[in-house]
Amino acid sequence: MKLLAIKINSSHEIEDGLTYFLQEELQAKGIEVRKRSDFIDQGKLHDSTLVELDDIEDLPEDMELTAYFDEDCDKDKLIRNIESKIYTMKSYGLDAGRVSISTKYIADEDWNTVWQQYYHVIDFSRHLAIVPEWENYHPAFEDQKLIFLDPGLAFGTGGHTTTQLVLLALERAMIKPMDVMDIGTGSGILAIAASKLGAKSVLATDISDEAVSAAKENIKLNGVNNIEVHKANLLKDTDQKFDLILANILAEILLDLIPDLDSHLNQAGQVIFSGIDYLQLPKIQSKLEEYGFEIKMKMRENRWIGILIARKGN
Ligand SMILES: C[S@@+](CC[C@H](N)C(=O)[O-])C[C@H]1O[C@@H](n2cnc3c(N)ncnc32)[C@H](O)[C@@H]1O
Repeated sequence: MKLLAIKINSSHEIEDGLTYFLQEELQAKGIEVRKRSDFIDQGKLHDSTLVELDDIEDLPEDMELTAYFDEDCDKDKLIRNIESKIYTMKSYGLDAGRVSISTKYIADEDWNTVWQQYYHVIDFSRHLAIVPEWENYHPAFEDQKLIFLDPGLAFGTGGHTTTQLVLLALERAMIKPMDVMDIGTGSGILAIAASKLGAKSVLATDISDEAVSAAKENIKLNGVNNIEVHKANLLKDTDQKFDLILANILAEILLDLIPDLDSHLNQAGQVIFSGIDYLQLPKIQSKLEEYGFEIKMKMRENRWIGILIARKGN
C-alpha cells in the first residue's frame, strides 16, 4: 500500500487555514510542516552552534507543508481543491507567497516513520499533556493528566490551535463533575480530556465513520470508561441534556448547531465553540444572541477564535 504525498510550498501566513482545510475538508491522513522560521528559532536557541541556514538541506523558502492521502484518491481533484482554497485565502487578503505544489507516491512504511518523527509530546498545561502512544513521558507534576493518542487516525492530534483553545476553555469550565457532549470528536481528544479532567459522563459524536472508530481506539488506549461514542449529526440524534457542550467545527456548521443548544443544556449549562476564523465571529455572535446566549470568554490565537458561551444572565 502506498500513500500520495502532496507537497505545498507557500507562505506561513496560510498555514492554519490550509492545515484545517486539508484535514477537515479533504480528509488528509496526516500533515507535516517545515518552516524556515523554525530553523531560525532553533539557531537562536543554540547560538553556540554556528550553522549557516543555506547549508541546511532542502530549507524551505518560507513554509513547506506535506499532506498525505490514500493512493487511490483523485490526485488532480485534490490539487484543484487546494489551489482554489489558496486562491480564496488570498482573496481574504492573506499573503500566500510563492506557491508551488508537487506530488509523489511513498511506501506506507515510510509514512509511519515520517509520521512518528513529527509528533511529539505536547506538554500543554499544568493539568494536561498529549502523548503519542509510542513516546515515553514523565510529567513534572504527578497529577498532570496524560492523553495518549494515535494521532494518525483522525483530526485531533492536539497540535492544532483550534483544539488547544477548547482545551483551555475546558480547564476553565470544568469546575465540578459534569455531563459533557463532544460534537465532532475526531480522534476523541477532547472527550478524553474531559473525562480525565473529571467529567461524570461524556457523549462523543462524529459524522464520519473513520472518526468514530479512531475515537473508540484512542479511548481504549486511555483506559477511560465513561465515554460513549456514536455516529451522529450535531445534536439531531439525542434528546439528552448536558452541563457542557464542546464543538470544534467550521463556523458554517456551528451556525446550524446554535438553534438546538438551548434544549440540550441543563440549568447553568455552558458551551465551548472553536474553529471560528475571526472574520466569522460576528455571524456566530449575532446568532447566539438571537437564541438567548452570550459569550462569557473569548480567546484568540492567530486567526482562530475559541469562545465560552452561556445563557444570557447566567
Ligand atoms: C476540526 S475536527 C475536531 C476534532 C477534535 N474534536 C479536535 O478538537 O481536535 C471537526 C470534526 O467534526 C466532524 N464533523 C463535521 N461535521 C459534523 C456534523 N455535522 N456532526 C458531527 N460531526 C461533524 C468532522 O468529521 C471532524 O472529525
